[in-house]
Amino acid sequence: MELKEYWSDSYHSSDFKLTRIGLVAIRFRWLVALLIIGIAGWIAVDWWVLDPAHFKLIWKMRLITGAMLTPLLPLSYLCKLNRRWMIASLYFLIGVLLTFNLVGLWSFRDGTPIPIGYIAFPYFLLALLSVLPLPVKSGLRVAVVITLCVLGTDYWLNPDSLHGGALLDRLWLLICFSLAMLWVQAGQLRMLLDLYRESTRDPLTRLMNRRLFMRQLELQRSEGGQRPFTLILFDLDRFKRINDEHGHLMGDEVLVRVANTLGDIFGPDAIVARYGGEEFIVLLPATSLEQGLRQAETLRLAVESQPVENPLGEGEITVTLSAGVVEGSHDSDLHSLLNQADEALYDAKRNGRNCVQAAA
Ligand SMILES: Nc1nc2c(ncn2[C@@H]2O[C@H](COP(=O)(O)OP(=O)(O)OP(=O)(O)O)[C@@H](O)[C@H]2O)c(=O)[nH]1
Repeated sequence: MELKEYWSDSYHSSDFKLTRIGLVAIRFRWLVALLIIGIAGWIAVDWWVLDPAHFKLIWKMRLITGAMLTPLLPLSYLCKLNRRWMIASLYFLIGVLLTFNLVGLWSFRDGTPIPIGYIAFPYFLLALLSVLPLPVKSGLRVAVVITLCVLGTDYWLNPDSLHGGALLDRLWLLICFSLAMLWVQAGQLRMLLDLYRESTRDPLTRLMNRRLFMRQLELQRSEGGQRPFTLILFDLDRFKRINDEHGHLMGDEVLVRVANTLGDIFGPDAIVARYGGEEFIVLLPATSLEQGLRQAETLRLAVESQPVENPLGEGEITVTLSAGVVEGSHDSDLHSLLNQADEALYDAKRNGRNCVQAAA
């Protein structure tokens, strides 16, 4: 995982963004549910420890806070589809909780000793938010907002409480908890990204696997607009013979070399995947059938012209491929599109292999 991927989600793929927001939404929902139960349930403790004057205000405040957080539960199902909703919900949660804390502290301005829970609440909040796998940039924003709100509250309630050492002391503690939160969040982000990559990448070629490709294809169809797109499905010729005559190690080497050639030939917009054993597939957005056929031919020539060396040093072999090309649009049925590409590939094999065939 690269450093910039820890920093911001703008460096993540759109599919991983969706996966991460889905997980954040689930954890957020649990967090809200536990906070509602905890905040309302704490009324029993307050009844035991607080004097009646304070209790009279605080139990109502607890119920109001619980009621304000409740809409976040159904909203969290929408959040998993929309990053902005997720951010708005998170800041709403922080705002409601810090307001609850402020009212609690304000009620003790008469000099009554403040229960430790009210003083520790912002630190508790920072600790709770570490369950969300946020990139450092987002976590930092949350930490700065909480720190400023806490210092602002302290200053508003008692300006003298932030003089000299007291301010440093408070700030130091807030920074320590914020750093711990960022550390845990970044660790979770890393774990999630590693798991995501393991489950969506082919371990041999590091290309995306069929599962992720199908999601990308669906996305292209639904969000790619009116312009056509092209699919190139190709299969290495007589690959079984390569395995049988030169060994599986050589077969693997051929697959890796072809995957590298794919990276060289197709631009960053192309979506390239290992579709099956020795089958690969390329999705070319905003590309007509004619352009797709030309690119498939370029690939065929490139693969044919680059012999693959045996990793055991036993000479080199020439590899060829056959390809089926099909054009799709926003109203295509993906299943039949893939079938058409497969039939075109089959025709290319029947026509003698080492050629490109357009779908009928
Ligand atoms: N080395 C290696 N071989 C694989 C891998 N995945 C699939 N294969 C082999 O790929 C071969 C595919 O053979 P076939 O489907 O008969 O096709 P082919 O020999 O390429 O023949 P045509 O497609 O008709 O040109 C099988 O022998 C599989 O064992 C892999 O990851 N590594």
